[in-house]
Amino acid sequence: MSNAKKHYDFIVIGAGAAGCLTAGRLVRDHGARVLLVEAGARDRNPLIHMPAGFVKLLTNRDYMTFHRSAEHAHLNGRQPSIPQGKVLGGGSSVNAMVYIRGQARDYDDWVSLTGDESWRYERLLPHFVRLEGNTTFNNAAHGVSGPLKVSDGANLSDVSRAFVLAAQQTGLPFNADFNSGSQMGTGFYQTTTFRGRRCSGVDAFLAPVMDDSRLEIRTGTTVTRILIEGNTATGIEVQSGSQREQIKGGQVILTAGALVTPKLLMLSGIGPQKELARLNIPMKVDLPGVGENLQDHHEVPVVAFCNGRYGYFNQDRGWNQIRNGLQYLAFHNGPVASNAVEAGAFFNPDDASGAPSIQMFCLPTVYLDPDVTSTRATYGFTLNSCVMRPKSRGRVSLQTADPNATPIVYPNYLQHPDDLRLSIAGLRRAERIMRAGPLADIVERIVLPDESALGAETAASDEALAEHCRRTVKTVYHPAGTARMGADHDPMAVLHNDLTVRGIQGLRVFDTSSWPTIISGNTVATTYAVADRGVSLMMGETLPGEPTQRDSVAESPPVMQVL
Ligand SMILES: Cc1cc2nc3c(=O)[nH]c(=O)nc-3n(C[C@H](O)[C@H](O)[C@H](O)COP(=O)(O)OP(=O)(O)OC[C@H]3O[C@@H](n4cnc5c(N)ncnc54)[C@H](O)[C@@H]3O)c2cc1C
Repeated sequence: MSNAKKHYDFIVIGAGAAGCLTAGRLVRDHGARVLLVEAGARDRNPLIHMPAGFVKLLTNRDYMTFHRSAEHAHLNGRQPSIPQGKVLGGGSSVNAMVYIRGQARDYDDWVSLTGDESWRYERLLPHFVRLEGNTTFNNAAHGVSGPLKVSDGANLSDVSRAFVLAAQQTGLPFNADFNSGSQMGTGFYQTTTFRGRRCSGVDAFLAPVMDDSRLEIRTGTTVTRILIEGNTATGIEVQSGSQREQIKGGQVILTAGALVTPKLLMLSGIGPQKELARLNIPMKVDLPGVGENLQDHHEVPVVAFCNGRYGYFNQDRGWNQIRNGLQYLAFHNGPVASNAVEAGAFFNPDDASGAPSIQMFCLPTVYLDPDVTSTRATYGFTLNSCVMRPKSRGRVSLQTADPNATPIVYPNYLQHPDDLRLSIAGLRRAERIMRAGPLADIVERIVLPDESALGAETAASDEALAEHCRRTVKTVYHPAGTARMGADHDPMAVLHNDLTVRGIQGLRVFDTSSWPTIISGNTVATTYAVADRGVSLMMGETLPGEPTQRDSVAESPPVMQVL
């Protein structure tokens, strides 16, 4: 049937984390007719579903878009790349599955920036809880019956265990649950997995409605712009191969991720007037904030070689590969069930009892950006320190008006002196952990950065570590903030606080672009919570945690008693 004859209530652009939740909820809870358009392919590759498999996909152009950034003069001309998922499920199909919700103060910042109390953590908590199917924790902070499965790591390597023990020796308390309200300490990450398999946005939110005739999913189809008549979004233009086509629909929801959503807004005439004029794109609304405010978590590594066969080096080769593969097929555990980022820590180098400002990831392998080639492949591990609330701000702009061109991405890592200072503090903490038992027992030597710079606390060693940061800083794959919501008087706000686009009817943004600031920790849990709230607001649902009309009637005392 031709699409010209079909009617969709909603068109969702991009089947990533936010897109899957949005489309799934609209069909399941509202019986809506939804078209979900995804540039990437179906998620049929088995590597997507076995947790360790994503490591193999990170360099695969069939499943990832590599957003190579512009040259950064302050990073010695480096052009850090930000790879993003390009497949059904988007980031949720290729990510490391670490489940973290951030800190309550992150959302307090959102309230300050938007002037809207409903973005406070307490008000988002019911969304996190109702989406979650935790297999370990069952309390006020966690849900157990939601579709997004969250489990303890199915395999913990010797390196991860030694890391958590060593981190405690440096004074960090063991934290059994980083999402209970306090992140401080060290422990093992919970993951969006179930019985040794990834639980992506597709598994959690699309699978239950996959056979519903009201849902149409078009993969391998790239949205080139949003159609706007007057000041109303009326549909989209798409491209499959060399074919372009226009599709009309009731309302349009943008969930193409923080690097593409601003690009599509600009290609549709929504963005900074000067930028649109430069590319001869007819302007619909002048919104100077589109593409600005890019925030991304970044990390810097300390790498150690091991004095024995520790960690996951070589586990994907030869006999190891056969044994691990068979173990996984038979029992859904072993190294293939590992998400590769099993353990970590949260701490504040400026104030030991203050809110954590750094998240550390322990990787039981040597893992660096492709342009950092100063180590060889061997048994070893990497401690990455990530600044959780970076102060640097970057931007996304258009190279050309050609929708097939990737946007110019400028993450601007380490531009703010505080981000560099905290990154250096993270390196020093990583070294202390590597020198503490029992991790110290398996370290042959620290190979990156220079050991002497790590040990000394002098201006010269600070500069040596700063240089290491500039040379190795890499993305944690969490871009956000490029079409942010904000208060009415805020000229840089792109969205109203209900996630509708300013000046255009029938157009919303539910992905990480909408966040005013990035949250403290991995981003997918919050992506789902925000999109869930977006659907609730759009559909006029009673928001979870708030009284329904029926509840308030039931709660009022019976009339007879009052009389
Ligand atoms: C390698 C990697 C590791 C990560 N690890 C973790 C982790 O361990 N824990 C965690 O919490 N978070 C992690 N993240 C981040 C998390 O996955 C993202 O924050 C989340 O997926 C963002 O969701 P989104 O809906 O905003 O965008 P995405 O999930 O990126 O979805 C955007 C979708 O839109 C599609 N699209 C883009 N342009 C178009 C177009 N023009 N037309 C049609 N479709 C289009 C894309 O192909 C993609 O499928 C990781 C991300 C990556 C890439």
